[in-house]
Amino acid sequence: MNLTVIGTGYVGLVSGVCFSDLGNNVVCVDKDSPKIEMLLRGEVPIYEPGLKELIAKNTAEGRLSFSTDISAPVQDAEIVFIAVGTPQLPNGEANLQYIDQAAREIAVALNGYKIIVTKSTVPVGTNERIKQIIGELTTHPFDVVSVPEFLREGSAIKDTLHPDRVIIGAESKEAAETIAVLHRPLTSKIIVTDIRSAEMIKYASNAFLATKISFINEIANICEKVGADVTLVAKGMGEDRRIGASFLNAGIGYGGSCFPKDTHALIQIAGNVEYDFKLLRSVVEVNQMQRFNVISKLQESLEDLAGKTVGIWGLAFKPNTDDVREAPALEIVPALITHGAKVKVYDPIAMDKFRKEYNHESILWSSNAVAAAAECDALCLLTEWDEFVKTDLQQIEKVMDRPILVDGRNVFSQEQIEKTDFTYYSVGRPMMNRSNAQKPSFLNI
Ligand SMILES: NC(=O)C1=CN([C@@H]2O[C@H](COP(=O)(O)OP(=O)(O)OC[C@H]3O[C@@H](n4cnc5c(N)ncnc54)[C@H](O)[C@@H]3O)[C@@H](O)[C@H]2O)C=CC1
Ligand SMILES: O=C(O)[C@H]1O[C@H](OP(=O)(O)OP(=O)(O)OC[C@H]2O[C@@H](n3ccc(=O)[nH]c3=O)[C@H](O)[C@@H]2O)[C@H](O)[C@@H](O)[C@@H]1O
Repeated sequence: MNLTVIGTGYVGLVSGVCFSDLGNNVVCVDKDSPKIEMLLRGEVPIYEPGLKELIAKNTAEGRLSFSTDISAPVQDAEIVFIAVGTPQLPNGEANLQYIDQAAREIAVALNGYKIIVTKSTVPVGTNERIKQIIGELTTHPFDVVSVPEFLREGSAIKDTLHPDRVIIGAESKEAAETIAVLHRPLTSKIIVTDIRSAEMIKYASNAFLATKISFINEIANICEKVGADVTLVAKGMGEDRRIGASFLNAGIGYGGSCFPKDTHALIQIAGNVEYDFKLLRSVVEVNQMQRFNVISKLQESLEDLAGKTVGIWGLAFKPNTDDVREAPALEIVPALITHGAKVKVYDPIAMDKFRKEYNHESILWSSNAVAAAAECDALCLLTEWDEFVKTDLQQIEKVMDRPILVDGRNVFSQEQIEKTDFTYYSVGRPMMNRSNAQKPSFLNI
């Protein structure tokens, strides 16, 4: 099939590339010309494992191209995907200006029947709004279909090629069938719903995952007070198939471009119909507080942070991405500086993106993990990159001024810590070191 994707962010680019790899002809369109120029040179504007190679392959085989012009690609396509951003407005609602603009531009370009698929995450009722905008500007026939996207950054290609399910929200049976045919090579689990339910499935899924994270973080906070180990609690809970093991990793809370904005948007969607989504408001509040547990732990161990040097491992909101949108580091680093600390930071990939968001004379940009720890009074791990997980902690201990380690993602094991003199703080686990080792009660038995 001939497909056009409007917007080459994570979703547009990865889905466009994956659909071309499945044998479709795809044009990825973006109004950001430097981005399109990069893609035309074979460079990739985001860090996503495997994406560069897949772009090179499909471009070379002639199925994938990039353009700043929307008209010709829309006219040549049978299906047009909208994958533009829906960022958060100051009141929490989704900003639909890019959606509206894309809809107007598609309408003007239409030259015959097309299926317009919305992949962007949009509030309930938005696909009807898209239909209305396009309908007012064209006499050509078209259908609007909602196909929300569930990929995760860092594993975006695998998630796209092997999704747990595909949701198709449609009014027209024929359009739903065409979109189902396009997705059948990916999965047999295709669920067709009405458009409003499809829009809600996306928000409800993200809100539920965020709820799991805040729930386990609160359990972790209680574990710290009662001397239990949250990783063992999560393991024990996760074995129950009704609960499931995923998204029960306690830490410094969720970040990224979607959970924070989509939880706020769903609270607003509910508010607009006079429903107070109390549970989700608490999920957001717990997540906000969780980040600052890192600061409390540093204050507990160092007392006054003024004049201290703190090393930071990890700036991206999670590993295997250079995305720093809503990353916990973007709040933790400025908070440390406000408390008078100097901060030495290192991330394998996300340093440049972080620097564009936040820079300060009290930040020292380190070139590797050991350099970021050197001469520090404490070290905080904020992102669980493999590079940090595999580090020799005994070597790190030697280069630091004081052996204090705050592990915001619970990555280090009892065995690793026992070999060191680190004063070790994790999230919801008993403190462990050579002199204060506590054996977990049921792990590895
Ligand atoms: N980032 C992610 O992992 C996921 C994002 N989503 C949703 O997908 C949507 C897109 O997210 P991202 O890919 O992160 O977006 P992004 O904000 O990184 O990129 C959007 C792109 O669309 C372009 N654009 C905007 N208006 C345009 C127009 N009229 N014509 C051509 N290009 C235009 C922008 O220049 C930008 O390059 C959002 O609604 C998001 O919530 C859904 C699942 C996963
Ligand atoms: O709508 C979206 O944009 C996407 O949002 C998330 O994907 P993503 O933000 O890429 O990353 P996740 O792996 O879900 O992690 C989100 C945040 O939660 C945190 N997290 C995740 C899992 C966990 O157990 N604990 C935890 O703190 C991560 O560190 C990260 O900061 C969803 O997982 C995707 O299904 C969805 O498509």
